[in-house]
Amino acid sequence: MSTLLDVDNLWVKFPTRNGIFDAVRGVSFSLGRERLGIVGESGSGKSLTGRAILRLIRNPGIVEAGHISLHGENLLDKSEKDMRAIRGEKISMVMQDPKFSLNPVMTVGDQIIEAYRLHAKASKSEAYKKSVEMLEAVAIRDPKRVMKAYPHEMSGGMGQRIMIAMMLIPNPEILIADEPTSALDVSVQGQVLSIMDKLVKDRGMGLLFISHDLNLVSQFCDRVLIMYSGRIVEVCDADKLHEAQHPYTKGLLGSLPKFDEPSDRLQVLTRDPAWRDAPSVEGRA
Ligand SMILES: Nc1ncnc2c1ncn2[C@@H]1O[C@H](COP(=O)(O)OP(=O)(O)OP(=O)(O)O)[C@@H](O)[C@H]1O
Repeated sequence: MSTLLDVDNLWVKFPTRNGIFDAVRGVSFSLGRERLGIVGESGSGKSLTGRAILRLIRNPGIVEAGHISLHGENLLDKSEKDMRAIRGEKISMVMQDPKFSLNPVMTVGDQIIEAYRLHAKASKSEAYKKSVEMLEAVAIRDPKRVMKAYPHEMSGGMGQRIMIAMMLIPNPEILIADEPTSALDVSVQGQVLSIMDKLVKDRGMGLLFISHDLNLVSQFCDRVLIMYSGRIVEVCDADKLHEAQHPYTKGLLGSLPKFDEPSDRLQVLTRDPAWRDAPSVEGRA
């Protein structure tokens, strides 16, 4: 596997009144031209891992790592100016909630055109044409009407697809997608997943797919990192997720509702304090 991104011993820490809170603890993995899922329950450190790669952790958060290397160049050594060029051009991120990512006082069209012209030399009319094509590519119906609309006029699913269209404009080598389909209905979810899938297969993009949906990740991704309490506790091939070894992964799988075996009791996910620091199953990803 040719490595695009290599993360070595990543820590994200926040000072609190009770001392330092380690939200991400020694995470290491490599990403190639593949679909790599990160799963884990809420608060396990998935989003912070994605944001830390792009150096988007705000003060007072502290990021420490051996390295976060893109093609062998350590992003931790880059200036903020270099990072601005890397964000978008090389690595894009689709955030969990599109409402916070779109500018509420600009039309959708103006935002996409601006994003397009930032990355490609194009006249306004060329950029308009390309932007309409981008919206069509993410299955937006009536894209010309949507170009004139403001973000608050969009449904969550439309906003999410617009964000995905904007993130793909510069043709990034890596896309970090944080719960990119959680606001979408099943048919639109399928369309968005197939767009990302095509980018990995046709253009060789690396996809870091953050999700809490184990079933989705096991079907869509190539490999999966399972995070618990800020650490990777297990790494496995996505199609082997259902044979996972770690008790936490087994617990997560066991707490999925089983519609073919209805039960009047929900499974409770029990946790063992020893998991916090035990070595991960399969070691490094
Ligand atoms: N700015 C912050 N200050 C303090 N703690 C934070 C901050 N941002 C995140 N955290 C904490 O770090 C932990 C990991 O957060 P993160 O957002 O990465 O979780 P997650 O696995 O993505 O969860 P979710 O699936 O709910 O998005 C959580 O306990 C969260 O409360």
